[in-house]
Amino acid sequence: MSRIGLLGGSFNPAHGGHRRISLFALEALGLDEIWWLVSPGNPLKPKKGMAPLAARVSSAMVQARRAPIRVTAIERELGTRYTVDTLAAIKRRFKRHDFLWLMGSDNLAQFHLWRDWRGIANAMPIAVIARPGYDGDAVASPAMAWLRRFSVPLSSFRHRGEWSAPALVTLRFDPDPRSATAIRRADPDWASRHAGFSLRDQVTHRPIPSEGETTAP
Ligand SMILES: Nc1ncnc2c1ncn2[C@@H]1O[C@H](COP(=O)(O)OP(=O)(O)OP(=O)(O)O)[C@@H](O)[C@H]1O
Ligand SMILES: O=C(O)c1ccc[n+]([C@@H]2O[C@H](COP(=O)([O-])O)[C@@H](O)[C@H]2O)c1
Repeated sequence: MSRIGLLGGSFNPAHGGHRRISLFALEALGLDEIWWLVSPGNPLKPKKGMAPLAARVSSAMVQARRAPIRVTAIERELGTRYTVDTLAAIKRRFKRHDFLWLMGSDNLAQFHLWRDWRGIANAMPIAVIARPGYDGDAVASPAMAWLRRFSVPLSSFRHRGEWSAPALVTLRFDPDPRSATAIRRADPDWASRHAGFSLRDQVTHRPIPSEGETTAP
């Protein structure tokens, strides 16, 4: 069984913060790989200001270089938009991997607005990464009122033989202030540098392995 952390996001664009939290989570949780699921469209975010999926995937590939991170546009392939549907489809397809959902604390603060968020928590463990400015809202969030009872300290989660869900692990480390919003403000034309990239030929910088194949980098 390989242990995979899934980081879903708009990646509009991907930035060093994504890479850093992914590598930190990989190490802290003892994962084999992180898969970035570049979303064709977050159901809660406006389309306006969202760069084309190909440009966002291309920016993610740059940030994922030489790291055990696979960049995917798998929701496009699966035809899913809601995370609960994506996770069910991924679990059906990769029966011999264990999955964990990773998100920043800004997403936990809004998690109760996601479709069937309890279904997501029932599908796989969740690890939340502290993010400057959002941790207070996350702790006080409606989702946390329910999820709190499933909290597991990192040390015991790491040493668990089998993963079960619901389980909530909070990852605290030197917080990373980077955000895509700040990058878009400073560099509104970032997507033009990725205009030549096409999703037709390749959607992962390293193909997702088929069942049974080792995922070790
Ligand atoms: N600096 C960070 N610290 C912790 N989590 C982060 C950080 N940056 C992004 N994330 C998490 O990575 C995932 C994907 O993030 P996303 O692509 O929306 O980037 P973002 O910087 O939050 O974008 P935006 O500013 O446009 O909202 C989310 O779960 C988000 O919480
Ligand atoms: O399923 C939902 O209802 C839902 C609502 C909001 C966000 N999401 C997912 O949350 C992930 C983070 O999105 P973002 O835009 O904050 O980077 C991404 O995978 C989205 O598809 C999912």
